[in-house]
Formats: sequence, C-alpha cells, structure tokens
Amino acid sequence: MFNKLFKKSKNEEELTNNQEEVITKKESEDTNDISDDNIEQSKTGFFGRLKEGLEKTRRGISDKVDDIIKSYQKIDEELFEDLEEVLIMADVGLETTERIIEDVKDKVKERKLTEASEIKSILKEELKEILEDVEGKSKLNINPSPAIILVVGVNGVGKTTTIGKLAYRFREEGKKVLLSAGDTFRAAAIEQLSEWANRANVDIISHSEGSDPAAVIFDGIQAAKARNMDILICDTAGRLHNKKNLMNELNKIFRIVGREYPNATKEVLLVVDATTGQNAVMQAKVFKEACNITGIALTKLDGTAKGGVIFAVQSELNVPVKLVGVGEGINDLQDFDPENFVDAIFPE
Ligand SMILES: Nc1nc2c(ncn2[C@@H]2O[C@H](COP(=O)(O)OP(=O)(O)OP(=O)(O)O)[C@@H](O)[C@H]2O)c(=O)[nH]1
Repeated sequence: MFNKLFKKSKNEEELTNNQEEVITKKESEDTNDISDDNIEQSKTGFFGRLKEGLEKTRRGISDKVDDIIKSYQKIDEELFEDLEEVLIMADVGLETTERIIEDVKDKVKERKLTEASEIKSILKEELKEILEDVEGKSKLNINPSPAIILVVGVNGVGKTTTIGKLAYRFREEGKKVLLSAGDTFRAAAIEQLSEWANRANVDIISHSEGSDPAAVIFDGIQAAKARNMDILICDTAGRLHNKKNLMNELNKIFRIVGREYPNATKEVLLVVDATTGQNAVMQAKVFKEACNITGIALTKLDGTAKGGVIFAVQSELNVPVKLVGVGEGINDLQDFDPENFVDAIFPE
C-alpha cells in the first residue's frame, strides 16, 4: 500500500521528509449509504430537500413574519420594530438587519404601500437582492480543468463532509477527482477523509499524522498532474489559534499551489457552520483577512433556526456563498441559489 510515486527534487524532498505517502485505491462499488441517498433524493428533489433542510429557519422567520402581519392591519413604525426583532433572532445580524429594514422602508414609501399584508413580498424581494448582490457570483471556480479546490475552515464545521460530498458529485458528473488530506493535525481527520474517498469512489493522497500539510498538498498536486485529474480537492488543518499562525500555515500551502500548479483554476472555499450563528461571520472575517477566500460553503443549515446567518455572511463579507449543506447524506450539498433559498424560507 505504501508507494513512492514520484522522483523528488531536493526542495521537494525536504517537504516530504520522513513522511510516508499513502495512496489508497478505492473499490469500485458504491456503498449502500449512497444508494439510499439516491433513492431519498429522487423522492424529494433538490428544492424539496432544501425546503426540508430550512424548516427550522422557515419557522423562525417566515412564520413569525406571518404572525406580525396578522397582528397589524396597517404598516407602521412598530411593525418595522417587530420585523427587526425577528431578523435579529434568526441571526441575520444587526448591521444586515438594519440595512434590510431601511431598504424595506424605502420600498414601502416609494410604492406608497399601507397594508401590512404587502410587507412579506417586499421583504422577500429585499432578501433576494441581498443574496444576489455579491461580486463573483455563486459558481465554483472549477473551469477550465485542471482545477484545485483548497478547503479551509476551523475543526468541526463540516470540512471533511463537504469535501466528500463534492468529490461524489464531481465523480458522478464524470470528472476525475483526487483528494489530498492536508489536515494532518489529527489522525482521525485523515481517516475520516479516507472514508469519504471510499464512499465517493475516488483516490486520496495522505501522509501520516503530524506531517507537514504543505507536503501533502505538494504530493497531491504531483499526483493530480501525473494522472491528469480534472479536480484536486485539498483538506487543510483547521486550527484557529491566532491569525498570524493561520496565515503562516495557509500561505505556505498557497505558495506551493502557486508554484507547482500555476495553470490550475483555483477555488479557496471557506466552510462555516450555520449552527454557530454570528460566530460563523466572525470566523469568515478572520479567514478573509488571512487568505483570499473565493467562496463560502455554509453547512448544517438543516440543524438550525439560525439560517438567517447567510444574509450576514453574504452582505458583511462580500464573498459569495457557493454551497449550502442541508444534511449529513452524500447528496445533501447543494449549489447555492439565492432565489430558491429565499423561496424555501418563504413558501407561497
Ligand atoms: N446536519 C448536518 N450535519 C453536517 C453537515 N455537514 C457536516 N455535518 C456533520 O458535522 C460533523 C462534523 O463534520 P466534519 O466534516 O467532520 O467536520 P470537519 O470540519 O472536517 O471537522 P474536523 O474533522 O474536526 O476537522 C459530522 O458529524 C458531519 O456529519 C450538514 O450540512 N448538515
């Protein structure tokens, strides 16, 4: 199982010094989990799954907005205050909530609206605008191939799961996918990623626990080039002890990628956990200062009423949310679509 795949230069040798490279070849059959997921997926469809996943957030926002509308006949200042409270409770964040309320007030004034029942469609329109109002838009940067996706984020947010789900999806689309286990801090992280590689039926490059993450990424790149891979997805260590260390760790990886894979299309995907609410926004700010994030994956939206955090993430960071996680299954990662997202929170 232990193969030395490539001849290395002196510099490269330093990176992989004393580390074993483990290349794991996957069995070709899919697991039962995957076929169960497929059956489940075809039953509910993507929008149905999104709606299901956003159930708690819907109850926290849409149902409460309905209650407000019922208790006010006419639009007045108090109605706006109640609306503001609902958004803050749903973790939309103070700054973003204020922006939304001001814009809704402007629209109400411009259109000379007076009935409380007219507020919901204005709010919906405003929320869609906030989610669409971001540079770079929501498509993952993976074209043209070869592409490399560096996945960053603190421990426990769902990085490994997101990589596994992505790998499965790309492979289903007929792409050649390779994983690189750059979170070498914990042996469990490497094992977990290997399990996901198995489920997704893709290969993985990993070293032993405690080895240099940049070395694993280096070997991943060499393997991706040698095997003509379309997409290399790299896990990275998720320690957020302080910004300087984080920057050092990530910068080393970015230097390797820049030097060894200059022509690859690059995506730096930050994974944040929706259940942590405003904490997710704080983490995103730290990572944005530490490296050039090109997209965000917001996970665990199904487990929380704090789904409103997506509005804060998008409007305060100006980095597009590209993926949303709505469950633990292999199919529960969706491309983020602002229109569908708001429609799922405010069903007709
Ligand atoms: N409900 C739900 N759970 C999720 C989602 N994404 C990930 N999880 C779960 O969150 C837990 C942590 O996910 P991991 O992928 O291990 O997180 P990580 O960031 O790689 O964490 P470390 O392995 O500690 O670095 C696991 O139990 C996942 O199944 C999601 O979208 N919804």
